[in-house]
Amino acid sequence: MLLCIDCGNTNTVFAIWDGTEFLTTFRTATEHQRTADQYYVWYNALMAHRGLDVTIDAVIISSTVPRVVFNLRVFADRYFNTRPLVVGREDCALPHIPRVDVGTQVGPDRLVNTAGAYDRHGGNLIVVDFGTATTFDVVDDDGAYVGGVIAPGVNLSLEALHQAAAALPHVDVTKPARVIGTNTVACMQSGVFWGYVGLVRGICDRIRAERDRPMQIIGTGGLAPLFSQGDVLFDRIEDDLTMHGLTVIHAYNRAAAQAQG
Ligand SMILES: Nc1ncnc2c1ncn2[C@@H]1O[C@H](COP(=O)(O)OP(=O)(O)O)[C@@H](O)[C@H]1O
Ligand SMILES: CC(C)(COP(=O)(O)O)[C@@H](O)C(=O)NCCC(=O)O
Ligand SMILES: [K+]
Repeated sequence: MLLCIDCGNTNTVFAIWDGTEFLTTFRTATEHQRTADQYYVWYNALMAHRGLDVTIDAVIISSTVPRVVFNLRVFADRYFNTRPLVVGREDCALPHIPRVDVGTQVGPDRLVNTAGAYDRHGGNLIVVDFGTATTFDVVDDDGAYVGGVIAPGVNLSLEALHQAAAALPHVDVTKPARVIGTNTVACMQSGVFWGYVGLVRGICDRIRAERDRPMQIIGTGGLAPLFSQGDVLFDRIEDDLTMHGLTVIHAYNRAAAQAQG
């Protein structure tokens, strides 16, 4: 079975793919100090708790945090006796080569989202991913990533307000009942929630205008459903898009290796 690992700047998600469906998903905070042995203890405990006993024979990793990759490679090697595919590295082929400025290191999460979204929906897409940063990935009609937008993440924006202003508390993002807040927390939540709805809508409208063609908008990341309560922002919301993209890239590399003999 395939172990898919998606490391974001905030959270790391493991998911086990049996070739047809994901059997289980685990989530932990991303910490570069975590060793291969620590990953294994955590992994094993959750597998036992969920009553799963599977043989992992392949691992694929996408990481927006380069420092965590070393320990994850050791983890794959030591406990599953397998050399992981790492998205963004030269030995990991992509179904479509990104068309960006020379020297640009596109975030692996964006390459993976592109591959996953194109596999499901074909081309001309905008993938909006609510992570630590909010990313907009533009997928061309042939499936290539052709650029996008990086905006500060929702929680990052709220945290920045709290850090920079002595009188502003830490608040969680939620949809406020009204735009006009009548207390500090409601004002902050309104600014971030409605500000974000406007940001997503405005950026997608401008991308569509710049491309001058119809484009489907796919939302992903834990906060996508929250923002679509404020306005119709997405044609679809797909929580498993990044994991799906990892399975697509893994299958593509396996097919390429088999073709080479
Ligand atoms: N369903 C959710 N509800 C509220 N906050 C969420 C949800 N999912 C993720 N978050 C928060 O959104 C931020 C980004 O999380 P995540 O998507 O895991 O980012 P990354 O992929 O960059 O690690 C984090 O602060 C996380 O706690
Ligand atoms: C923009 C990102 C920080 C988003 O990461 P995430 O929110 O998933 O942790 C990541 O995709 C990244 O580091 N990108 C490199 C620059 C680029 O994609 O152009
Ligand atoms: K992201």
